[in-house]
Amino acid sequence: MVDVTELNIGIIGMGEMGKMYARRFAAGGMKRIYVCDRPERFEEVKEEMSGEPAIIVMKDGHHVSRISDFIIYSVEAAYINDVVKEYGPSTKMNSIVAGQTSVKAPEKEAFEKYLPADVHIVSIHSLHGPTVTTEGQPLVIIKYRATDAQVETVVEIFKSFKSNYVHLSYEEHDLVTANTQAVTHAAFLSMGTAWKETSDYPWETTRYVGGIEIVKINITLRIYSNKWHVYAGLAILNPSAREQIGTYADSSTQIFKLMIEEKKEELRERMFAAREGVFGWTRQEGSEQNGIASGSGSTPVPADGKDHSASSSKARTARKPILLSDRILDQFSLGVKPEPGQGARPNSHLSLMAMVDCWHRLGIKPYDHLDVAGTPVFMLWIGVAEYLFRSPERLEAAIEAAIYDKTHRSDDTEFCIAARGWSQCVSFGNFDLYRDRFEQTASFFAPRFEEAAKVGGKMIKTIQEESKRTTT
Ligand SMILES: NC(=O)C1=CN([C@@H]2O[C@H](COP(=O)(O)OP(=O)(O)OC[C@H]3O[C@@H](n4cnc5c(N)ncnc54)[C@H](OP(=O)(O)O)[C@@H]3O)[C@@H](O)[C@H]2O)C=CC1
Ligand SMILES: O=C(O)C(=O)Cc1ccc(O)cc1
Repeated sequence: MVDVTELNIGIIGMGEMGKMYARRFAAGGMKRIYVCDRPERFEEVKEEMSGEPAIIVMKDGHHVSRISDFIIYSVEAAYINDVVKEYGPSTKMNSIVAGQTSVKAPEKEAFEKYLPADVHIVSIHSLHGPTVTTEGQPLVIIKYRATDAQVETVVEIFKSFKSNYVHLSYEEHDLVTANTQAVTHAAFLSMGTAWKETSDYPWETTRYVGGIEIVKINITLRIYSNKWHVYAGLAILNPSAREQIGTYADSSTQIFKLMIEEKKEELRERMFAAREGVFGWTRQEGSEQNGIASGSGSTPVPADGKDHSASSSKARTARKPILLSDRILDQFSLGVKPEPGQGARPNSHLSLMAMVDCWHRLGIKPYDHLDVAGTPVFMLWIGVAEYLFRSPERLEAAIEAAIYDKTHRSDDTEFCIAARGWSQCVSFGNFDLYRDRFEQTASFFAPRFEEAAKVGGKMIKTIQEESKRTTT
């Protein structure tokens, strides 16, 4: 095995992920990490990295490409074609090239088109944001134009990250991440837009905000505090994602119509069918008394007849439920929790009902993806969906609230409009429109980002630890 610390590592794109990677490689003992951003940012990046002797800032991607044995493109997905076109021909002979892009179809095409035939391709994708520790998080490794030994070299280069390596093909990657990320982000983006349109910070206008709400709010803020292009890229450029975001908007509006038409039995039927299809729990299973034993269940037939699961056997792990407890969720609630029967109003939870309904219609088995491509956001989202659906009593209370309690109707109306709006924006494929929608909402929440990041970090840690405890 080669001594990877002697290899020259290259990073093109010193944004949030590029910087995090460079520092992580340096901390892991890599001796030389050659990096660059756009040429006009040369001095700025040099200044920023001045205290890091192993990180050598270059003028541009030609300089990085010529000297590096392993090169990572860490730029916006929408620019990958242009950036590889420009620097790809300068790639050092026999080196290995990777991309960090969240959607792989455009990256694969650019590598095929512009990389010389004498370089190898082993791509990567860390399934977490730049502020989350790499330890224990999934790191996708894609063997494309490479030998097994070259894949092993890449794994060795990343050893110090202590991530969980997940080997997928380019195509499996895009299918899995559409299932896990794109539709999940659509839900949170829609919640954010709805709250912005009602001009409310929801956690400041109600006397008591429960654990599920806090998870929703916090993840929404986490997403809006990130770069808009990360979400635009993986939604707009991944064809499976577009379709799924459309299904989510359909589920939201169809459920909302059942609510306002007061079709309670139809809504119940639909929700319990989705519960059984997604979680595998029959109607008898899952009351707090009966308990829940396992997340595996019958495979539902997808609404569109397509198989949305990745074909890799690794994507089919049987997984137990996350089992968030009241004790865990209550740690994150705000205000004083009313005693039972003392004014705690159940929420209609339209966003969660629509999510489980959408997974059911698409035949997505979220647990199957959790170990493979479970980002922290996805894990929390399944966790709260499971919490609501696991107990028939809680689900019944949400259905009752959805049909008869008008308190949440105005929020739910805004939510439906937002979900449809995001879906249309993605289907138009318009990056400028996406940016506009994203940044308008982001600026509404910006004053609360710092505080949310603190609570969010703690929340992710606690819930991941709890999940590990209950599933091992
Ligand atoms: N943020 C996240 O949570 C995650 C992001 N990713 C993916 O990683 C990639 C990078 O994301 P992230 O770091 O967050 O985004 P950033 O916008 O922070 O970083 C991208 C950087 O690349 C620079 N860049 C653009 N063109 C060039 C060029 N020709 N030469 C050199 N540098 C260039 C950008 O400059 P400029 O701003 O001027 O365009 C920017 O500084 C994306 O593909 C994203 O999808 C993957 C996992 C998680
Ligand atoms: O966990 C999430 O879904 C995030 O929002 C962070 C994120 C964004 C983009 C990626 O490619 C991977 C992770």
